[in-house]
Amino acid sequence: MAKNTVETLAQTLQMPVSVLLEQLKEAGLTQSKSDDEISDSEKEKLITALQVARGSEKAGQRKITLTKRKKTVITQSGNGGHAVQVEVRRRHVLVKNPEVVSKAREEAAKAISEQKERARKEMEEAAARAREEAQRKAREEAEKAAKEKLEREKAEAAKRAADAEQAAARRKAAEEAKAAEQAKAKREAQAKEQEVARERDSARKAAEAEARAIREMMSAPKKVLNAPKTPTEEKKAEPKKAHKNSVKKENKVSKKNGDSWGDENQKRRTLKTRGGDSSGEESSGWKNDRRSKRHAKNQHQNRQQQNAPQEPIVRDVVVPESITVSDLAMKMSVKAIEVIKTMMKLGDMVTINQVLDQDTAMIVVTEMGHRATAAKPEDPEAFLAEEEAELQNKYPKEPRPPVVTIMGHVDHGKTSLLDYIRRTKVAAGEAGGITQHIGAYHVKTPRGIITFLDTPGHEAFTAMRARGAQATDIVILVVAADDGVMPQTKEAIAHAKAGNVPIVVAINKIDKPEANPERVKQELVAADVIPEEYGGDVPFICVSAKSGQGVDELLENVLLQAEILELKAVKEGPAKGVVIESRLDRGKGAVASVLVQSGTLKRGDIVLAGATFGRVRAMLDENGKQVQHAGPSIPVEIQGLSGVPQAGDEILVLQEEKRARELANYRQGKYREIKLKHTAGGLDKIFGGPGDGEIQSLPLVIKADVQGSQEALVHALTKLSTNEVKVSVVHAAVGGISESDINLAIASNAVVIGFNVRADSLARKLAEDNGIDIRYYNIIYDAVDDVKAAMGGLLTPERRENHVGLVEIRQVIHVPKVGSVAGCMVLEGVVKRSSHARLLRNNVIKWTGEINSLRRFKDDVKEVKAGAECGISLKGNDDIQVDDRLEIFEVEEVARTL
Ligand SMILES: Nc1nc2c(ncn2[C@@H]2O[C@H](COP(=O)(O)OP(=O)(O)OP(=O)(O)O)[C@@H](O)[C@H]2O)c(=O)[nH]1
Repeated sequence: MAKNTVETLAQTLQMPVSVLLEQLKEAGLTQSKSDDEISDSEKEKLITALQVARGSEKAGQRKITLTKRKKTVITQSGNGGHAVQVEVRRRHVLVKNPEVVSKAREEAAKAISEQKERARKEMEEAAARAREEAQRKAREEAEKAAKEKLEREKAEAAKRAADAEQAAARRKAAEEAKAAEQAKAKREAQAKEQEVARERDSARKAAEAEARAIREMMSAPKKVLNAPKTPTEEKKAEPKKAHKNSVKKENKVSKKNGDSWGDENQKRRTLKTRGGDSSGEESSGWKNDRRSKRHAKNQHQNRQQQNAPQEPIVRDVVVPESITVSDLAMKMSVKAIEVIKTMMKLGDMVTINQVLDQDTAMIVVTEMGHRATAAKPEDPEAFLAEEEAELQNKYPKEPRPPVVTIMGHVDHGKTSLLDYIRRTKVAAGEAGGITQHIGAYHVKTPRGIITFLDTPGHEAFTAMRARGAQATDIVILVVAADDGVMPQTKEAIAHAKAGNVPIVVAINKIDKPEANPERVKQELVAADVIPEEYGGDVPFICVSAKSGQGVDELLENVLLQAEILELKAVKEGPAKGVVIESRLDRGKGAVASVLVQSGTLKRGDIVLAGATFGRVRAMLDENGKQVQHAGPSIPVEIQGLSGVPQAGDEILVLQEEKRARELANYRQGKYREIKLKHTAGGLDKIFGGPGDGEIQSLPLVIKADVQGSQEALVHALTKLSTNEVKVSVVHAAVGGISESDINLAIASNAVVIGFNVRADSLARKLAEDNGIDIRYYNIIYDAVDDVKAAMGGLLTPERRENHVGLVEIRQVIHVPKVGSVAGCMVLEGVVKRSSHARLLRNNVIKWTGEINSLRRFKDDVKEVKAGAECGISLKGNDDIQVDDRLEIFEVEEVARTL
């Protein structure tokens, strides 16, 4: 950049350098030469000095005039290239006024600040607008989301409600169907009973008429006897019992005439003729009676079948988790089109191969008039019964021998009677056989086979029934003619009646001089056992187990009863039966006495018996002889099982060993589970939970070393009874704890107390298997303390509430037929499905009860914690409002002590 010198300034100001130097000097500046430099500030100073000197300007006003010259040369073309020099001068006047400047500056500053302010304001406004816009948008979005959520929740709630409604409708339909089924079955049973009673009645009347007719004929000349029977007479001869009663009368007559019961040969002849072996007049008459009876019965049935409206067949259908339409139809034995039609009626169009879920399939089954049962997917036994029924249905049913149990009071002669029958009917016939006890035996009479369960007494009968096994068809009730009806006689009657098993009465010890059968009859009538001769249906036979008198007649009557019962079973096919007895033999391993009930059990069969399984390695009959197969009602002893099954367990032949093992393992697991459940709670839990206001009972079986300690213990323990818990001593005796003590404890749910005595190994095992608690003591006070503590467990426990959470109701959805569902927010703690709740409205308690359902979104959940939303419905309460609160609490039961 060129330097500012005095000379350049003089040139700019168009004044001579000397003049400028003079002015500079006057202005007090130091420049003295033309090439001296001059700064801007010095220029300013010069200007000010000049202004002051001229005095023409106002104070503070500064003016600088700048003249610019520009010289150009213009050449005239027409004038011989003559050039003309042109100088252009321009003058700039610079005025510098501090006020103006400052004013301008102020204005400029003001403008700038205003502009800034405006810009700031605008920015702020824009930001506010943007914020508002953003907020508005956010609000709108939130509202939209909330609305959508609400819609979703409403739809879900409605769907859930509809689902619940559907499920309830299905349940109701199933229940109604079941109730209708039960009512129908009951009606049918009643009708059948009435029919049987009517038949018996008419049979009795016909028998009486026939007896009268026979008497008349006997007294009439022979040609009358051979005269052709009128249709009325033939009809009279038809009914079943005609012959039986006539025989009885005959017997009575023969007795009156001095025929002794001891004349066995005479008796057997009579029996044989009934078997059809002899050609006596009586025999053929009896045979004709039976045939005509059957014929009449068939005709009667045919008539009934023709007249009666066709009964639809109701099947039990086990429905799996899912099933195709065609499979379902097959299970009900109907055409698939029928199922499709039913589905159409229910409002669903389905195809033959469509898979239906369990619920739908069950509705269809019920709708089609069958019984539906849901199969448990994890239960391998689910289809066992069905498979078995299918196999059994393959073969025809044939008559089978009856199975008989002998019951009666102590010492009335049960064992003697069983022994007599066995001795005379079995051992004699089986030369060389070694009689062995397998819990049952069968006898062959001329009229057929009878199987006896040879454990006398009602305990065995009841124990079997307790395990669900109905092994007995007929009960022989033994009553001593010299003793009459005693407590156990009454018990036996009750057990037989409870099991719906017909009774044949054997009035025993008739050989004794003090025997009074008439008195026994009267007493039995008083106990509601009515003899046939008094219009009842129970045959009474006088016997002597000592001499054998009447035993054949007794067996005959048993067979007659069996005939009336029309006992039938399939003979072919895989066997099914019941375990009568079982034991662990040192040499043979697990041994079980089995009564085959249907099918044929063969050596080598794979069997499932209770929770055990195995292949039938050896099979023996009651005489210890190896047998290859056993049909219905035949008892055998089998070897080869994996363990010892329990008496009363069902035994079943299966096709595959794998399946038998699987089922046995599954059952073992289940038993263990039950056992654990049974014993897990300790002494107080064994008796079950106490009910409200109910008097609890603590049953005890007490066994002691001596009479004195037994009495002291019984006294001390019964004294503990209170108004709420009663100690009841079921049985107290001196001696070790035996298997029968444990059986008694099982039956009465009792605890066994042993005072200075111990249980034998069988009793210990039985107790272990059945979760029976055996407690040993040698100090009475210890026993008293323990029983006291156990009784404490039976006291109604104290209920204590524990607050666990707080919930606010934010939304209420009313679902038709389901009720109100609350959309909630858990404010504190936790809400569990198992919890109880208290509804608060403005902090006033409106309702207290249980939570019905707890859901999070679509799912049922066990619990929801604070901060989360959930849907709650209350059990039995629909009165809920927005802003209500639910106080969630749990009830703890605290045991009380005596
Ligand atoms: N005179 C006579 N005595 C009999 C007759 N039947 C049984 N007794 C006797 O009566 C007693 C009891 O007979 P049991 O067969 O043991 O009677 P129970 O009903 O089996 O007895 P428990 O097994 O104790 O229930 C025995 O002494 C028999 O000898 C009979 O018909 N006539």
